[in-house]
Amino acid sequence: MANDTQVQSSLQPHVIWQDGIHPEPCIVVIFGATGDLTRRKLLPTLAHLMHAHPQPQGFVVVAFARRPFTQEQWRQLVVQALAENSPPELGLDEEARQSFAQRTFYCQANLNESTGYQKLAQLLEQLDQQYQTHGNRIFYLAIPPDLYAPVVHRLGENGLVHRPHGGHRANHHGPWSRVIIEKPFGRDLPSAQKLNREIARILHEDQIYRIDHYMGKETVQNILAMRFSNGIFEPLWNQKYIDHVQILVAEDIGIGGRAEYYDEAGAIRDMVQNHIFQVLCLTAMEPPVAFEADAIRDEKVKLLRAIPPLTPEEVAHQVVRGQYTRGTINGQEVPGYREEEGIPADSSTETFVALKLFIENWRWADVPFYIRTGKRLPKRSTEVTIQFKRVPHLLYKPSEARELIPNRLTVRIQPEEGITLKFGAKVPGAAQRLKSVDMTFSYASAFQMEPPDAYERLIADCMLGDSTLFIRRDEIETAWRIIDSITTAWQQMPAESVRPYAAGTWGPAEADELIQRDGREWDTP
Ligand SMILES: NC(=O)C1=CN([C@@H]2O[C@H](COP(=O)(O)OP(=O)(O)OC[C@H]3O[C@@H](n4cnc5c(N)ncnc54)[C@H](OP(=O)(O)O)[C@@H]3O)[C@@H](O)[C@H]2O)C=CC1
Ligand SMILES: O=C1O[C@H](COP(=O)(O)O)[C@@H](O)[C@H](O)[C@H]1O
Repeated sequence: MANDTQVQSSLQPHVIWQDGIHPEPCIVVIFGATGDLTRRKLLPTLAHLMHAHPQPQGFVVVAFARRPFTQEQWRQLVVQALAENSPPELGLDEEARQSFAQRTFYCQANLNESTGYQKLAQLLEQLDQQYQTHGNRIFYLAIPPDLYAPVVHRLGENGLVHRPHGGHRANHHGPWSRVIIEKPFGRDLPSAQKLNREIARILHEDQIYRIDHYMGKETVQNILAMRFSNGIFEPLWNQKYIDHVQILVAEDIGIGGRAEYYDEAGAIRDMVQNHIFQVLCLTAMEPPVAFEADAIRDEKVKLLRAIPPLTPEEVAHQVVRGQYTRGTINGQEVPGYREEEGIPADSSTETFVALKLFIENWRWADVPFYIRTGKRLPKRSTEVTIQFKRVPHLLYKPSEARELIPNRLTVRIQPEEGITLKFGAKVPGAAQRLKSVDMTFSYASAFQMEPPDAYERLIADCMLGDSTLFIRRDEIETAWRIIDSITTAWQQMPAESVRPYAAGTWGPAEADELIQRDGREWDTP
């Protein structure tokens, strides 16, 4: 497809497809094509991937859902979804939107009925002929989670997924089939194990792409680049020099229209089990032997295994739960969680969690990792703070070093993506006065390039058969084992242990006490 549109941003477009890399043609089947995720994220991402694709016959999209749309109505919806949700910097003008829409095909059927899969199989065969997609398939499960296993089962039953030859390596010979599975992947260890077992009856692990969009964020991937491409950080990256680590994922938004899902999940399942643990893994894991899917994922699993499940006493002392009440954010009054549409008036679901955990290995012995996440906090900010220890002996008098804090490296994942190192400097003048100052790297000014959307990177990787940034079976199960130790302890605790906090504040006072008890402070942006 000709790249004939204007980029409407002062920043350069990023490179989506590396020179010389040619993804094999394929059909992307979206189950749940009329849903929120597809409209807001998947269609703009796929349209952009197609617009920039190195081959004119790159891929086609099949949209599967129950609603009785005609092909024409569906295509109009695609164009509308792109107009509403495609960021201007992607440069998708009306012509590009229309052109993408023409390569999408609507398949109306019910995922619970076999006839739907037969209808789909026929359509896929016909499109294979028409677009030379050679039987290659990506099935994207953007559907309610209770349908993940039944849909995979039906795909197998109806011969819609090819098992790779020789039992492994999904992309070695012949046509390939890959399945992208959205979150939530289970709600605890037993349900995640069951889901893994069920899908493993049909799919080899190499065909399963469990998505966590945080892994698609440039700034999250840059944690590895920063650690393992710079000689200066790694020697300091351990308990000898690091006092503690903080991970903050703050959101000013509430729960949007997802009351039913969120009230079941709460902040710990919605954010900690997946996104925050991924950030934690990249921050703390050992160097992998190669930049390869299994080498990286092996290290992530090893790291998670080194986090012991918390005892009920530890949960009582080291984990704070909060729920927002009515408050003000950016000058606007917002309702409390229990006043949100669809949330029971007596809900005790947490919208905030602060916790302390330890990684019991050689590198991190006795270094606390403090995690904090919540909805309706004062601002949106995701950061990792590496707090270094004090120098062993300070030459300066306390009065001279009043404005000095120990070195601190802050990795800003979003927004204002960048890295800041705080270090001590002498204030100019005759007096010996020290002050902490910032050395800052900003993505926007260093690269002057639009970062790719997380979904774009992940779907492109799936097309290329690269599962490095996707979550492996043992990784997800190990993460649930830690979370289960917390949620199980919560079941024995009174509802009042979920502490209220006013929307627009940084969570309940107990969260401050959690870190202050250790003589430390939150690094609040
Ligand atoms: N929305 C988001 O921001 C995010 C969503 N996710 C996950 O993505 C998945 C989808 O979420 P979301 O888009 O919000 O959900 P929606 O409820 O908006 O959409 C669900 C989709 O599934 C389809 N569907 C449901 N049942 C059937 C069926 N029996 N046969 C055929 N199609 C069916 C619906 O089609 P129709 O009703 O038209 O028949 C609809 O297209 C969920 O697992 C969610 O957890 C993950 C991260 C973020
Ligand atoms: O998966 C989810 O992530 C979003 C936050 O994503 P971000 O990229 O904006 O940081 C969160 O709002 C949502 O509750 C959760 O399900």
